Amino acid sequence: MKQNMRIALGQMQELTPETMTFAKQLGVTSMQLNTPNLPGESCWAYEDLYALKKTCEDNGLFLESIENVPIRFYDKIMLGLPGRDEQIENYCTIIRHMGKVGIPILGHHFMPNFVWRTSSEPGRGGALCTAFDLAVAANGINQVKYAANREVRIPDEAVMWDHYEYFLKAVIPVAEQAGVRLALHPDDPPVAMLDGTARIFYKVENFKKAEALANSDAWGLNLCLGCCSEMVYGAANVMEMIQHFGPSNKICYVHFRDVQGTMPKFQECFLGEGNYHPAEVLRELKRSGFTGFLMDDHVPNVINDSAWGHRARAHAVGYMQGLLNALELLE
Ligand SMILES: O=C(O)C(=O)C[C@H](O)[C@H](O)CO
Repeated sequence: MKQNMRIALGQMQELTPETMTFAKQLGVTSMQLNTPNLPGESCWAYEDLYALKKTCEDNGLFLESIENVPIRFYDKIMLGLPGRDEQIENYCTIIRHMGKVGIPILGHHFMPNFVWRTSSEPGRGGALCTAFDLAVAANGINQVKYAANREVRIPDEAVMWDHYEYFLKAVIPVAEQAGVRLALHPDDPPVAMLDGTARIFYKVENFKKAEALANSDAWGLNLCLGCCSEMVYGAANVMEMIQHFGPSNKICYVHFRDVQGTMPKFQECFLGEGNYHPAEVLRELKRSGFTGFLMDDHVPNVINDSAWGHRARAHAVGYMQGLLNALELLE
C-alpha cells in the first residue's frame, strides 16, 4: 500500500526510550537509525535487528530504515582489498536478516574517507554550522571523524566505479529476494577527488549511471538534498534529481537539509535560508510521485542544544510538518 509523505526522526545510533518519547511528542511516527551500535565486529545478528524493530513497534513507531553499516564492515568492498568477498557475504547476511525482520531500507554511501568539513562557522543568530572549503581541505584538514584507511588511496575514478559495480552485482539479487531496498547517499562533500581518493557520487549524471548499473527496483537513493545543493549548480541539481528519480520510484527517502554556497565552498544552514526553496522542493517531490519519508539529517548547533541536536531537530521537524500540511491543503 502506498503511503503519504511523512517525517522520521533519526540519525542517532541508539534507540533510547527518551528519543522515542521525543519522537512521539513531536508527532512523528517513523524512525531511522544511522549505523546503530549493535554488537558485531563484521556483521549484525538477526536477534539484534529484530529487537530494534520490536522496540520501535512496541512504542507505536515504525523503523523505516537503517542508514549504513559501520565502515569497518565494508571498507574492503569500497577499496577493493582482499577480504571484500567475505565482507560482501556479511553484507548479504544483514540484508537477509533485515528482510526477515521487516526493516525495508538499508542505506549506504561509497566514500572510503567519509564526510569532510573544514570548520564550524556562526550562522543565523550565532548558531554554529559546519562548513567546507576545498582550498582548506587541500591541506588535509577534516574536522569530522576520519573513517578512512588512510594507507590506501584510490586515485582513479574508474577503479571506484569497478568496486561499486562489483558490490552491486553481488548484493542487488539478495536485496531483491529479501524485499529490502539499498539506498545510496551522495558524496559529502561532492567532489571528484578528496585526500587522494576518487569519489563517484558528486554529480547528477553519475547517479544515473549507478541506476543503470543496478538495473533493479531494489536500488534507490537516500536523496540527501543537502549534498545535491552542495554540488556545483546548487538548487538546479536538487530539482533534476527529483524530476529524474521521483517518477521511477527510485527515491527511497530524503535528507531534507540545505547549505549556502556550492562547491568549492559551502556552509550548512537552517531550512529556508539555503540555496533552494523548501516549499518548492517539497511540492516537486509530491508531484514526482514520491511517497517515502523525509528527515532532517544535519542541523545547526543552536544555543544550549544536546550533542544530537534536540532543539534544532525539533525546529526542522516542525518546519517540515508545516510545509507538508500546507502542501496537502494547496495541492
Ligand atoms: O553528510 C551527510 O549528508 C550525511 O548525511 C552523512 C551521514 O552520516 C550519512 O549517513 C552518510 O551516508
